[in-house]
Amino acid sequence: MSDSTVSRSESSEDQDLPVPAGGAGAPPPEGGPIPAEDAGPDPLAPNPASPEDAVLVSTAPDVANERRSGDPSARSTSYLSARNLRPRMVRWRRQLARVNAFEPILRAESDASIRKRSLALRYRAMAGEKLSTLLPEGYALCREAGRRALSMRHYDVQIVGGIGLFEGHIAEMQTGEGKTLTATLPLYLHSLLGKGAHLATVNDYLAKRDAEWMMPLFEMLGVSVGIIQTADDQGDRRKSYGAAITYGTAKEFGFDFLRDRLLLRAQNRIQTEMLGGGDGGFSDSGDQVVMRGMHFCLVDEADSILIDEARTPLIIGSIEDNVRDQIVETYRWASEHAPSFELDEHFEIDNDTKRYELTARGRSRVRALPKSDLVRTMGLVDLYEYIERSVKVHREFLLNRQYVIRPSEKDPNVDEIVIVDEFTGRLAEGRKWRDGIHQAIESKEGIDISVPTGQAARITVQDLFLRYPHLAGMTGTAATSASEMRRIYRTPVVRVPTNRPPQRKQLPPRVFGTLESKFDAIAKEVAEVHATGRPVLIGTRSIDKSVLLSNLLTEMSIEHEVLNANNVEREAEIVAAAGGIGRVTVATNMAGRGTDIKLADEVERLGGMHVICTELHDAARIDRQLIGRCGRQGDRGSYRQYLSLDDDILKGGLGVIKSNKLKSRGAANTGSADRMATTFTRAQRKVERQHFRDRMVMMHHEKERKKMQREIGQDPYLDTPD
Ligand SMILES: Nc1ncnc2c1ncn2[C@@H]1O[C@H](COP(=O)(O)OP(=O)(O)OP(=O)(O)O)[C@@H](O)[C@H]1O
Repeated sequence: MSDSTVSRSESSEDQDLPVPAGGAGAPPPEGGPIPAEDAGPDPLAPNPASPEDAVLVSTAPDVANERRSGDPSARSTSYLSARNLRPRMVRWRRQLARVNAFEPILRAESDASIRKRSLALRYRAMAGEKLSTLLPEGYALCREAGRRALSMRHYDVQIVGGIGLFEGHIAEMQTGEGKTLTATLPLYLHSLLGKGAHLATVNDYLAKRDAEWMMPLFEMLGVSVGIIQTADDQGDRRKSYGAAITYGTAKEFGFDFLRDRLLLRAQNRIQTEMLGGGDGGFSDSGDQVVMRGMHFCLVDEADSILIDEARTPLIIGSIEDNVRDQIVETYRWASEHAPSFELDEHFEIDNDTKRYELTARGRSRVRALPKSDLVRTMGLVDLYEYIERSVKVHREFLLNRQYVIRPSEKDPNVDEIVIVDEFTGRLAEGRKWRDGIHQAIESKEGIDISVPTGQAARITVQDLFLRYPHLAGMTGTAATSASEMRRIYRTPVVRVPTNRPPQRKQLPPRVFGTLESKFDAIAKEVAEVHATGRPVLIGTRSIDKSVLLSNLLTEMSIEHEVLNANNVEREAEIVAAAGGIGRVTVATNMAGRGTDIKLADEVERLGGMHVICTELHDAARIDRQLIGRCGRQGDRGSYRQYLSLDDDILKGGLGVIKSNKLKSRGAANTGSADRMATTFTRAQRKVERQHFRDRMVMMHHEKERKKMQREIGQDPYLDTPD
């Protein structure tokens, strides 16, 4: 931004609203410098910044390691290089000084005047003034509104992070550093244009929580906020999209885009049929599009949404009644017979691709099985597939691990399968497994089979977000996905240092031969820490393991709470209490992103909260999120990782054979714990690489599919002919 743009703002219509005398480069009035060092004892903390580059740092040692380990996602430079970062930092520092210069002026003004300024900014934005010119005053207003309405004044590092977001970066901010508040800055600034600003997060709960939490700030600035929830009808959605700022999940934004697209095509058809007459035949009763374009999207937990969720496209189905009965009956037939198929004799599992394949004996067994007329009319190759899928589901998909059964929200007399999201530990409302897996599970559990339908419209997460002309993201942990995000979304990743030096301590990992011995040791550690009065949070990978640990603690008479997808109703209450003296909380990944555990005053003196990770997840990021529940905002805290040779990550990363070999050697003993822990980390990296490959394959297929659709003159997002 040039100095001339500042003087233009001084002479604009809002002359009654004072602006800082110094203009560009005015020194910060108060608040002191941005911390020069962000190094701490926590290995998860960002690498130390050199004093001259105090605001943001570029490359990180862990990225270098990933590159050495051959991680494809880390092949190119992941973070901005120092050469590219420096000019930005100069610019951002200058902007920060301008924001700071507004502060004493705004502090002296009334609430009404703050609102008036906000309105004036909106007029200027609508009149064509560049948002970058309005940024200093806009961010200063946001900061002042945060201070007054939420008692939270954006820290300097948050302002700088917000500037990076406005300029289309992914800001990597440590857990607990206040991404929710930082998001208000670019959302507010973009909202001034009146084209909508979206915040995409991972689940309904976070969308609602963050929107409601930040609402008083936006209200003070006269900015409306809408929230999209899965259960909302079209009318509600249209209203929420009509607000200046809309919070919702990436999935709902995607489905709304697709539904609108289908509707627009129908509208076009009607118009064509009416030979251009009328308004297209649309009534006010809900058959209008709900979105009003895509202008700016800020993606919260960017690596989860832009990377993990990008593995499966969003699909809207259409009904094909004629084959329904046949399909349902074949699912039932397959799940009735699947348990009688033996590994190696009837089927084999490819350890790399996780594919189940029938052997020659398995296929002849399928041919010999009794079949009803409807099943018999199904092609033989299809029948092989039905059995393979059903066998896989019987072996790998377990109740209370990957899914739960509960009464359907639409009809409480009917049960339904609800996926437990592996990454968030929450119920993934409305999501289904693809390729018939969901139906095979329904069939296994003997509940109504929701027949898969033909596809009507689809979009990949990548395509969805690339449609926004302005895209930015926030994440706690981009180290492993920075290069992928840059390559696919053209969004460079920058690190934002912590406001206060982190004090979280890592205790040496412990490795055990069996699951039982590991859980016994965990229970012992819980008892020891509990005796000191420090709160303990124990993270498990699945609901059944949280129950197992809970039983152990009950046997030891340790009072505790369990937080998993089965007791979401009490979530707020459990989280509110989890930081109290002597509290013990067992939680699935639900106690991950978005769980802000407030510590009781005395806890800090005792050493803060202790977190126990009972198992590695498929993505290291999820482990870091759990660890990030302690040591927030510079608080004290500690964590330890527990591992066992029974852990799923070994089977997933090393393959069943290798992991069994390791187990039979009984290599685990405390003396070699560090070395063993490295084996686990390596297995985790391998699983992450497999997921990376899956995403690349899917993206390639989608690209080809879209190309073909375009070649034959069809909408690439709609599957049925135009
Ligand atoms: N500028 C600020 N002033 C005072 N408190 C703040 C400020 N910024 C953040 N906080 C506090 O820090 C805590 C963490 O904020 P928030 O939940 O947004 O963090 P986060 O980065 O999203 O963490 P996570 O990734 O773990 O969910 C909250 O209790 C919030 O009130």
